[in-house]
Formats: sequence, C-alpha cells, structure tokens
Amino acid sequence: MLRALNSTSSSSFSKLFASRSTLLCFFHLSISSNSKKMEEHRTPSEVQTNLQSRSGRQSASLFKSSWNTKVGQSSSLNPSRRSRSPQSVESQQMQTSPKRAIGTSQEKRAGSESEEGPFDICIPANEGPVKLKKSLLQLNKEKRKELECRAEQYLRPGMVLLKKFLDHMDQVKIVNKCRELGIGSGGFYRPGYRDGAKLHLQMMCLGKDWSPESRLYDKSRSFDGAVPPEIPEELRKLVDQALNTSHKFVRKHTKNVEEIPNMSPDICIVNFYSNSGRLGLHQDRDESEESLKKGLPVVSFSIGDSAEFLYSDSRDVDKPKKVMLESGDVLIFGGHSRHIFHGVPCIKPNTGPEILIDESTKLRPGRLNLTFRQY
Ligand SMILES: O=C(O)CCC(=O)C(=O)O
Ligand SMILES: [Fe+2]
Repeated sequence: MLRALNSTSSSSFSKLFASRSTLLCFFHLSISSNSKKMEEHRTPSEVQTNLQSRSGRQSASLFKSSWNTKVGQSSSLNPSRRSRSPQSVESQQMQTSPKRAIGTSQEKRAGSESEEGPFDICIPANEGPVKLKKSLLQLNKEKRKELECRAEQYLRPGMVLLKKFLDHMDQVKIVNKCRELGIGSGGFYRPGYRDGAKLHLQMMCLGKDWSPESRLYDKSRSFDGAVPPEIPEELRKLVDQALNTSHKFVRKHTKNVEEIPNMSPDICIVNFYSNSGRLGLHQDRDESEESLKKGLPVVSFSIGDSAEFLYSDSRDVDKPKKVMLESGDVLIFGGHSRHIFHGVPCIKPNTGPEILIDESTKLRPGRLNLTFRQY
C-alpha cells in the first residue's frame, strides 16, 4: 500500500521508493510517521501479508477517520500498540468488526481535544496573527508579477505544466469554495486505515467518493455515509480552459492533436497538505477501464505553498524527474503519461503568495491540490 517517503530530499525519497518497491504501486497516499515507525519494525514479507489482508471491499472500511483541527497531526496510535509485533497488530484488526472499525460520527468528533469538527483549510477571521495590510499598489504589483510568469512547459508526451495558469482571483475563488465545501457534509477528513495508519493530508472528494483503502469510487463515503458535494461549475470551467490551453500548446509543440485527449471531469480529489504533508509515489488508476484506456487526463491545480512533484515511468526507477508545483500552476497528465508514477515528497513552507494567504483567504500554511478526473 501507499508507502511513502518520510524523507524530504528527492534522493532519499527515491531510495525509499526503490527499497519499498513491492509496496508502492497499489495504494495512493502516504502514512503517518507513527505508523511508519511501526512498519519499520516489520519485515517486507510481514508487511506484504498485511497489505494483502487489506485488499478487497470487505476489509476496505477506514479504521477511524479523525477530524483534526490541527494540520498534519500525527496518528493517535498509542505507544503500546506501536511496539506490538506485526502479528498482534494484524490479529487485532481481524477481531475488530467492520462496524466498530468504522466508528460512529460521534466517536470521530470526540477523540482528543484536537480532533473535533471538520477540518477548516483557512484560519477563521478572528484567529491567527494580525498582519499589516499591503497597499493597493503593492498588491497590484504582485498580481502583475504572477501574470508575467505565465508559461506552458512540455514535460513529456502527454504531460504539460501550465505555469501560473490560475490567476489571483481564480485561486481566491477555489480556496473559498473548497473551504465552504470542506467544512460541510462530505468535507475534509484525514483518511486512515484499519491498522491506525493515517495519511499525511486532509482529503475531500467531489462528484464521487474515492477510498484510499479500497481504491474504489462510490456514491457515498463508507465510514459516515456522506455523499460528496458536486464539482462546482466554476471549477469545471477552469478545467475546460486549462485543457484548451494545453491542446493549443501541444498542437504547436508537437502537431499531435491527440496527445492529450479531452475530458469532462466528474470526480475531483481535493488534498490539503500541511507543511509536513506528503504523498507517496503511486499511479492514478482507479478510474474506469475505458477512461484509462483512452488516456483521459488528470488535471491538477496547485494553490498555496509550493511542492516538489516527482514522476517517473516505472516504480523501480532510481531518480524520478522532479518539478516544482507553485501556487496557480496546473499540471496535466494524460495520453502516454496517464499511468506515470507520481508523488509529493515535500511541501516548501512559506512559499505561497502572501497576497493570497494573508490578504484574501487566510489559507492555512500548506498546499491545496485538486485533481480532476473523468471516471
Ligand atoms: O498533490 C499533488 O500534486 C498530487 C496529488 C495526487 O497525485 C492525487 O491526489 O492522486
Ligand atoms: Fe495521483
């Protein structure tokens, strides 16, 4: 499953990647540091056994999703559990009935003091440090600078990066929309697994629910029955514009009109990474067979702090390619790149646009990422 990178450098990332190659490709997201510690005591075959026991719909329910108010909080596994042998952790999982494993929504909200309420990606207006407002002149200068950086980059067949495609107002709208949806029903939660492992991000699905545990899409979330909100029309429009821009660019660049097929998104996975957030190398391959066969692209929006994004053709490669995703960037990978392995080893703190964070949205430190797909 998910096996990720606790390291922040890309070289140690790739070493970890290579050494855990048997674990990497099948699951999507990375685990919390506590769970990682637990895993480091396992032999590869033991870990493999655990992974096999997780596959399939029956065992797919999340163990217990927390509704952390603090970003990037580590899992609440207790020390005794951490020091248990893999077998005892596994047998405990087996004894837990699916209902208990999922937990009631009251249990989810109770927990520790810091695990109440849905996750808010923004700092409420009456909280956080008071910062001096910038002058209008300064703000306009920053907006202009962002626009000047707009450019398209051809990364490889089927993969295009639209630098600074989303302007300031687009980003503000996206943050506000995600915040509004994220604190409502079907909003952000920190996904976890039966064994208590937590992912290093907060997640919300739009259109359809996607479970990191089962790797299946569904109409509602298995752990609380919430139906994901629809993808807002204004976001679908931005995806459309980004795809049109990429088509024009690819046509100019390669004369190959078919290189990135068109798509109409019915799924969006929204991730919020705190500054310690990360995501293990994985493939996005849980969409329909037809969608994958046609190479319908994934369109990814980045907002807030920058992130290193690694990608490669195979999971055994030593040195994946690296690109920095900044606020406003749109990355598109479809066609021949639809099955690339990719992941986010680290977020770069304090790199997001001040004007967006301090002045317009009060987005928490970290990074918001939206990946649109067509099932
Ligand atoms: O955060 C990113 O840039 C990548 C997210 C991603 O790969 C995913 O959600 O599947
Ligand atoms: Fe992905």
